[in-house]
Amino acid sequence: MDSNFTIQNLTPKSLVQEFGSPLYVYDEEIIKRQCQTITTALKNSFDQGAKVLYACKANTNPNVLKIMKSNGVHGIDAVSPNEVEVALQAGFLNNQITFTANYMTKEEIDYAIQKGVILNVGEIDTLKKLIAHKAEVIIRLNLDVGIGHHNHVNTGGNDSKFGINLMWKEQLSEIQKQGVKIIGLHQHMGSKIMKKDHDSYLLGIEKLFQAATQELELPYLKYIDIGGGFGVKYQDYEETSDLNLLFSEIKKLYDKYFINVKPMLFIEPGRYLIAESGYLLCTVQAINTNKSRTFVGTDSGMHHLIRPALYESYHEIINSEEKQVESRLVTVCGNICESGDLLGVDRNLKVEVNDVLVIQNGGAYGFSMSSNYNLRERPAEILVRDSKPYIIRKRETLDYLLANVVIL
Ligand SMILES: Cc1ncc(COP(=O)(O)O)c(C=O)c1O
Ligand SMILES: N[C@@H](CCCC[NH3+])C(=O)O
Repeated sequence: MDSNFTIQNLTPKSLVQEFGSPLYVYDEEIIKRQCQTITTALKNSFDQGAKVLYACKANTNPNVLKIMKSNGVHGIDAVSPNEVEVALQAGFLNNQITFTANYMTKEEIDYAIQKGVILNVGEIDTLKKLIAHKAEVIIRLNLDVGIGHHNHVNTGGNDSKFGINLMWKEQLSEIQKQGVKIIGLHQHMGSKIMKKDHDSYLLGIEKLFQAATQELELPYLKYIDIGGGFGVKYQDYEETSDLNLLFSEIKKLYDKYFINVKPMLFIEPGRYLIAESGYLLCTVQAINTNKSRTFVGTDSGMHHLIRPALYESYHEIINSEEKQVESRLVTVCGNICESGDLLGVDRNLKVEVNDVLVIQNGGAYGFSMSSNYNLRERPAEILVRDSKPYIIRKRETLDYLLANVVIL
């Protein structure tokens, strides 16, 4: 559906005129809405017994983390030392940050211990390195249940590099005897859990609770972290989870298994909190027709939004303005020298050169997965707050791109 589209009353054309194209734009009201929906739903089932940690890999702009903090998000799930730094700078405390890096280096381990963040470790070899520190850790389990919109984001099961399988039970108990304190269990089954995935998701949760209460000896258990993955709608036919219902089902399982010890439950949503707030605006430069397809070529592409190329993900694309031309079947593409640089295949659009297109659901894994391929700059990022646009990251420049180059 093409229509005059606005972000808090601002038209994409006016934003592009002021800040240039392409452009990432985030609507603060939508971030707030998502924070409130998920924190309230969790509280409805768990009261004070559960916390939301934002998986900031979805979007690491520090302003985004600050908005989360002001809207009920308790902590951050960070996967690199730099993400930890950004979380600390945004005002989160060290004990509100989990550090879920995989295959950590010695430097990363030393860093996490020195900062006092909560280590989340997914390999036996890494745990062994922590014996010398007598560290307190959450351990990431892989209980053979994986979910996700694509194999690349399915993090459970034998084909996944993530997590410790329960066949290593004996080693886990040995490592505890040597001084590592397991203070929590973690599992993240994958990304973009929708209503249709609930049965497998709840099966995975039950396996985690069983591991905590029946399979492993965990005298220091304080946290049970069920990961992130909560989906949003990218296409009309998709059905998202009713979070109130889902969390109440999880609470029933929690009450069934945790009778004496009551660990704090963590969830780590990324996409849910930020995807829908973000739009990638781009401008049509040329329309090119060959024998089978019409390509609408824009000034953005896979370097700014890699999800369609990497996972064949669907992002709704609309024309920012109502057009008086015929609708046609087109493929929206970028300007990168790759044939896979397609943003939307076979879309019905009313479109002409110079139109500004709006690519939706760009807030999560958009900018944060972008690159400088073809030596192109990343776009600026704009936050719309109280109907006013603010630059929250400047567009890159050639000097910025070459800053670390050493010319011989
Ligand atoms: C350990 C962990 N937690 C949380 C997330 C956040 O996932 P999502 O953005 O799907 O909520 C991810 C990414 O998939 C992850 O790997
Ligand atoms: N990057 C993925 C989701 C998160 C994967 C991280 N475990 C996506 O864009 O869907």
